[in-house]
Amino acid sequence: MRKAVIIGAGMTPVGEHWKLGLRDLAVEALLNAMDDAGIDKVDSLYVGNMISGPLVEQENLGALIADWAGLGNIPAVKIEAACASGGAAVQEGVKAVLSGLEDVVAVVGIEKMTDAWPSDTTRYLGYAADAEWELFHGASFVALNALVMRYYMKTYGYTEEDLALFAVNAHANGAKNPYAMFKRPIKVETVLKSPYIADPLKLFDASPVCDGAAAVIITTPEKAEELGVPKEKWVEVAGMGRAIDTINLANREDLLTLKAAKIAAERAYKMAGVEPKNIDFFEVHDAFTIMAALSLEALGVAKKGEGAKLAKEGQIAIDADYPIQTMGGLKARGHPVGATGVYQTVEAVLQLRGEAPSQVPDAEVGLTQNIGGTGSNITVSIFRRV
Ligand SMILES: CC(=O)SCCNC(=O)CCNC(=O)[C@H](O)C(C)(C)COP(=O)(O)OP(=O)(O)OC[C@H]1O[C@@H](n2cnc3c(N)ncnc32)[C@H](O)[C@@H]1OP(=O)(O)O
Repeated sequence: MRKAVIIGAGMTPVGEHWKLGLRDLAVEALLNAMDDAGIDKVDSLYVGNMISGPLVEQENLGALIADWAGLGNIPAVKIEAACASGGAAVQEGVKAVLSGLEDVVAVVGIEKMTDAWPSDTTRYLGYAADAEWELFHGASFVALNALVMRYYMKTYGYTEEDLALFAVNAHANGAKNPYAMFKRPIKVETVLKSPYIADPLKLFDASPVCDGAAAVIITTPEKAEELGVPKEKWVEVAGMGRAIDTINLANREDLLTLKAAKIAAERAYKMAGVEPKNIDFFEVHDAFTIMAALSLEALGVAKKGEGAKLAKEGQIAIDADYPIQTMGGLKARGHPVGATGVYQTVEAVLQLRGEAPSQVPDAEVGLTQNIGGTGSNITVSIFRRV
């Protein structure tokens, strides 16, 4: 089988962009990534996006972005997998390269969330849950995650304070990231004193609504060589996996296991030939603090019920055994939903090149995990320094 390497990465700052529309953000990130790779054309474009239709009344993003970036008559499509759209788009781009059908592929993740009324945004995000069983009954994503958080705390005896540690860690790393939405460290008290959105989930347990775009360029080592991209820029896509679970929480086998993440991770570990102990950093999908705890368990980093214990023991910081959310995570960097998986990939590239603002010393292997829905559609990818 061919190998895939990422040779370029780019992004925009995450935040509320008053002056830049969806196309501006996407094109900026894409051209940054192409510039980073030193190329001016690609064979195809994959766009990770979740809800541009309802949020900004724009679909057909493949054509829109390829056209505005001046890429000519290339094939270009949007990939949608709820909040895992970015991770799925990266994996589709990698598959195109591995298949031999395309040699140089661009992937951009984009979401422009702040142009809609906040109540509408909450409703549109809920499209990724089960519309008839959950959304129509008023269950937003915050509410669904609050249910899981309550059950986790009750089952394993954790407190709100314990889960707050994930937000504190994310903000500590986000404070160093010039592209993060929230660049300030916080304390456990900040989380505990923040208002309840859906008890026991508080404002600081949640990722924010925001805008942003990120992009990567994928090719083969042979083509990278031919294009003259310096080897220091290459990052190998070592493994990937993807799986789904029941769309609604009521039908889950076990509310406290992210089964799709477990299956996706097993596939990715097998393909890369690594185990959790070989991974130097983890970009997990902390859309809510509870998801960080469950993700660490599903990825095999912590035993079942011990994800939050890892945070309590101080093992998730940059200089600890299992650094997570090195770029601030979804909590502090921000979660422009369809772009998040690509932002995670960009962070993996920066870490493995040794260029990250919160650098894990001598990082050689990194993992990204991107969750769609309440765990119904999950991607896991593993990247390795060349
Ligand atoms: C699989 C998945 O990924 S599902 C996840 C999909 N994403 C979501 O569900 C988004 C979840 N988050 C939200 O819905 C919203 O951010 C909420 C409900 C938590 C807060 O929204 P609002 O109450 O409208 O906040 P609003 O935008 O008015 O901001 C109020 C203040 O809080 C701050 N703020 C907003 N969100 C956050 C946050 N998550 N963390 C910290 N501060 C925040 C704002 O900066 C603002 O601060 P300021 O007054 O100093 O300027």
